[in-house]
Amino acid sequence: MLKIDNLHVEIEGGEILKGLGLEVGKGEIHAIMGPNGSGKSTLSNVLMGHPRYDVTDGTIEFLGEDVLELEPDERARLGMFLAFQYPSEVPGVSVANFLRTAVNSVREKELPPMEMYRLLQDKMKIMQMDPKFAERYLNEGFSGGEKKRNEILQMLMLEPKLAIMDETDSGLDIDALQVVSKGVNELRGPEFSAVIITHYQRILRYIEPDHVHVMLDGRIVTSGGKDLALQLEDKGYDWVRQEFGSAAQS
Ligand SMILES: Nc1ncnc2c1ncn2[C@@H]1O[C@H](COP(=O)(O)OP(=O)(O)OP(=O)(O)O)[C@@H](O)[C@H]1O
Repeated sequence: MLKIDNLHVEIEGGEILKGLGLEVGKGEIHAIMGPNGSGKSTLSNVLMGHPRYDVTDGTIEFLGEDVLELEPDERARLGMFLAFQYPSEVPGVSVANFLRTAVNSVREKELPPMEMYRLLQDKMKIMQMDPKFAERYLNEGFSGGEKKRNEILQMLMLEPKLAIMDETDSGLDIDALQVVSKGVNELRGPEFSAVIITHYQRILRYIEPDHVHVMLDGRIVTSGGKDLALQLEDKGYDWVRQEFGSAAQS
């Protein structure tokens, strides 16, 4: 489904990703962990086509298409979705209006208003959100947890084939973490893959990953199963640096 090979990315002349490789199969959930500054957010931003980054080498394929040749909206129409680490506020645009536009922009034919309404009610129920929430302006005055819930609501509405979740779990209380995880698990199935970027093992207790990768200095240096996340939580990153630090720099 997603194939990244030898990805090199620069920002303002400094190289951040230094030959990153990653393959995500259909229906798989991958977690990426790694110390601050290792390049995790850079990876998610590049996947969605953020214009600030220069891809200097390597390839990204999604469903056989060359992602680097596609504009962000074309990537979204192909089924890629990014949950942002810091969602922005959009005063004057209600959640319902935003979602209607987002859903229609990835569909060939507009969804009739009644169906859109039902879909929204349905998904808000899954996310345990008050229906009144849909009338509020996007992210304006939302608490951290509400923003994250809203992102997952958006994901449920769009039904992407691949979700990239950048620290969706940060700042969530236990209840919100469970609701957000429930939303992701709702989509889980043979047609849905996800890349979950996280600092903590706790979200992976609710969304069980098939693969866990460790990123260090712009590369994935080691991969394993869910036990790897437990090991990282237990031992930190020093052992990764000792074992793989030189590989990351070579
Ligand atoms: N606009 C920028 N200008 C210069 N350096 C940048 C810019 N954006 C990111 N970087 C640098 O790129 C490196 C990787 O940043 P990135 O946010 O991808 O890491 P991360 O692994 O997501 O970190 P964290 O876990 O702290 O969120 C950092 O050293 C950061 O300072």
